[in-house]
Amino acid sequence: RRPAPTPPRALGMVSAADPRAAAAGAEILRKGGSATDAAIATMLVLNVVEPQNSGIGGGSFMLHHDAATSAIAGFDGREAAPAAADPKWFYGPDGKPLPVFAAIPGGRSVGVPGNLRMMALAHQRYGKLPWATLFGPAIKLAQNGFAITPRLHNGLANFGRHIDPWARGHFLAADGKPLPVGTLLKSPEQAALFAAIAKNGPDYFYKGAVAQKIVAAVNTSAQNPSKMTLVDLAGYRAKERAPLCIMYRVYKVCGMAPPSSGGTAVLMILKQLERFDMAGLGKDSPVAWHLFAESERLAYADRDMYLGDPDHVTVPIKGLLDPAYLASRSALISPERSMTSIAAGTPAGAPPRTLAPNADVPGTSDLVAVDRKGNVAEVTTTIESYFGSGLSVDGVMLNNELTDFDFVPAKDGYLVANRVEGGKRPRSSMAPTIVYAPDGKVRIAIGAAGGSTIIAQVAKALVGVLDWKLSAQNAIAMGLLYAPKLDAVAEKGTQLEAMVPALQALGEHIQIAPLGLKANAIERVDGAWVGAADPRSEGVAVREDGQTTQIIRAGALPRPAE
Ligand SMILES: N[C@@H](CCC(=O)N[C@@H](CS)C(=O)NCC(=O)O)C(=O)O
Repeated sequence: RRPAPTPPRALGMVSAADPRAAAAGAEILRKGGSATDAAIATMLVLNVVEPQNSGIGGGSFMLHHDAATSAIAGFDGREAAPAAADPKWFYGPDGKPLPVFAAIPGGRSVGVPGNLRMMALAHQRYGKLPWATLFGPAIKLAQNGFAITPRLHNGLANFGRHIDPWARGHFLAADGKPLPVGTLLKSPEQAALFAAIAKNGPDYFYKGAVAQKIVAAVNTSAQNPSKMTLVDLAGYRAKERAPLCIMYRVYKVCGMAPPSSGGTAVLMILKQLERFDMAGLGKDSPVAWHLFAESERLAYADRDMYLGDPDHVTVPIKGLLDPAYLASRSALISPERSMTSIAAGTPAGAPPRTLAPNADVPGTSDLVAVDRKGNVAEVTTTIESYFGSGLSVDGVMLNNELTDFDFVPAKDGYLVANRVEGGKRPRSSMAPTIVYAPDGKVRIAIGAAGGSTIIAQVAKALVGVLDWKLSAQNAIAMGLLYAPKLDAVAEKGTQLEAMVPALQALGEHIQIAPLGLKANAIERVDGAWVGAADPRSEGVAVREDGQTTQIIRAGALPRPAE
């Protein structure tokens, strides 16, 4: 007798920012792959079809829930600064820090890529299928071609001016304009590189001819040449880092540890809100959104002060997540009136502030995969800006992650935690997050792209799901009030616009503007996995049997059928 077929509700699923990437993950699940296998295959396809946002020339963070043991693990594949980097890495010949836009193009911004080493480490721990199998869908798409989406096309038009000659020849038409939407683009160089890494493992990329090409590309770039060495590349290691978890009401919320600030800041925002009746206030309450904004401000202030690479600076994580400390921070929030100044607090274990030697003036993608066993892999991956540094090697864009460092090593006379140092990993906002229900099972896995808005996007969606009982889909779709500083941004075209006068009456300083948001999630509802993807994006969720979650697109510009 044949075994009974797996009921659809127990099938695995992948949510990603591109339908072809999610479908590739689903294909790997159908072949018997684990959530980790599916996540890796999805990342590789994103490198092909969404080359502007992520790839093996960049880095990532991954959280993994092991269904058999309930253990949660975190993997750090963040890029690292070359050993030669120093605190004045991003200073110009005039002795002043470069403006960020001037620091992005060329070699200096390129960190030693971390993605392949992260994938290999995660695969070694939680992979089931052979490494080479995971490259199949990406190689096929790169070889046979894939249709250029509006997002890739617009990305080239709006943020692609710095791409190198190879990338120009590849992505632009003879007239120098981006190839039209729908063009079938083939990437034979990338297909060949992926095939070689599939066969030989990550060393093919980190050692030998490819490593030499990377070093040459970044060190001889006309703009901002770097000082990366073969030793920097060969010595790169992905790291396992214990995730950070707190209780938010009845839920256990787990996030990525430093060098990402994403987990810490999301957890702080939630915990500082816990004493307020967010559920009772509801999503249409201006007071609820004001409280959310205040909690954001406090968390962003602390992360700016304390978060950095824990292997280089002391990060007082225990102190920052201590419930008593967070209660003292929460006490600064008033439901009646917006705060008029924000300052970082002093958590236990905060390093003594170090007097600086001299006083100076001063493309991301998220995906989630779950498999039939209930394992969950939640990854955020990036090359930082659109098309990263603009430099490429063998058809792969190289990141500009090092511009995530603070350029000026001292502030108010003291050393800054996120200053540039040799071998250090720049602080990130990426926030892959897994939340557990009281029954100990995964309730939702979520993450987002969009630089420092990532923290606010994830916290907002979690308040939506956990307090306001929204579906993950509706919680992601809901407009965001983004408040990293005193000034807040209410997302244009959303429910928040109508709330602005009421928020102003609470003392909030608000601008209405579009925000480039892009979240993905999978949640568990009545024992079944339900996918969610950002209506602002091209993302979808695809179940193992091919069933695709229909996403109603916001502000829908006409797009091709997905
Ligand atoms: N490097 C940042 C993330 C960078 C990021 O999210 N970049 C934005 C663009 S500036 C992005 O790629 N968004 C994806 C999209 O718009 O599709 C971090 O580690 O926190």
